[in-house]
Amino acid sequence: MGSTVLEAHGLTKIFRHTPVLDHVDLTVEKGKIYGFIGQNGAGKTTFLRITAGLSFASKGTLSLWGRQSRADLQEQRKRMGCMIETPALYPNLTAFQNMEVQRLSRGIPGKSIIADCLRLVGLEDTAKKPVRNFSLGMRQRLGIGIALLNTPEFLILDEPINGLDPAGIVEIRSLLRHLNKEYGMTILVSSHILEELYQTASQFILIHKGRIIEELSDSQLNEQCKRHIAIKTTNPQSALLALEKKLHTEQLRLMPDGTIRLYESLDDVETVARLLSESGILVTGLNLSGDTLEDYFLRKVGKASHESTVQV
Ligand SMILES: Nc1ncnc2c1ncn2[C@@H]1O[C@H](COP(=O)(O)OP(=O)(O)OP(=O)(O)O)[C@@H](O)[C@H]1O
Repeated sequence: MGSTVLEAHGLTKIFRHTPVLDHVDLTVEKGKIYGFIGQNGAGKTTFLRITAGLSFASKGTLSLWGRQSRADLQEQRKRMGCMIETPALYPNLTAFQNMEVQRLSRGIPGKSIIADCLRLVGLEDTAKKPVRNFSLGMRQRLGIGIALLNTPEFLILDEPINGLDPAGIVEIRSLLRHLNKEYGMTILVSSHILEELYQTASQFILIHKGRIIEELSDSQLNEQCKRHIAIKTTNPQSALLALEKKLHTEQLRLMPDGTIRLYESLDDVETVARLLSESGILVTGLNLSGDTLEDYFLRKVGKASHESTVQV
């Protein structure tokens, strides 16, 4: 329990008789970076707004650090930093002044925190420029800097990478990794592109039409997307031994459904088929598999759409 930051059970939000969050069950553990991935309109912002106390659920429960009454949640939210949708900035004020306005309005003591936050997000040299001259990436970083003003333990960011150029994407990714590694900050960050958070998040939550369709770790995602030859035989154990011996490889895995995955010899499928046949093994299926990250996501989303259509 001590390591759980957020827990949602059956969280549902209904707008005009339509559920935009549909019985969401979700757990966020301390010290991890969660990528919250879903297409436009999937319900990401709605979930983050409820977490931040900017909106309320129609049904279900939310707890933060094990507390769930409305008053307790408000108290616990002081331990959170949030950037939801585009950060509200005053264009004619400098970065420093924008942060000062936010610091005062949130009653955060100590002006020195501003310089610390500007340094963290790499804006210390531009703190005196009016924000109207800032690039989108600089605005996003300033928004994150504002979210960091209360030195949060848990940071939630809604699409901080959206619309950034590749250099801007790299900056935000490395900032998130830094905050997580150096300060042990738990981060929940949304995106509509799985690839954007790859190598940044350690956990991925896929949401589609208000429902969580999958949760998986980075290594599970890698495993799913790694290119391999998928081999189906009537005798997987013998096939495994034969391949190991003849190909002199350990890059093999027997999956729970009995399929063998071979991560080598990808451009030589015919040789693999021949070796198995020479060993007297009956091959019932053999093909190259493995998705790109986006293919994987779209396949999951497509499957979820199909399943919800079938259920109706
Ligand atoms: N205040 C509201 N009134 C009615 N419908 C709303 C409201 N806010 C959100 N919605 C609807 O809820 C659904 C989920 O929206 P949400 O903004 O949470 O999705 P999202 O995953 O964050 O997508 P995006 O990246 O487009 O913001 C959408 O269909 C949206 O139109």
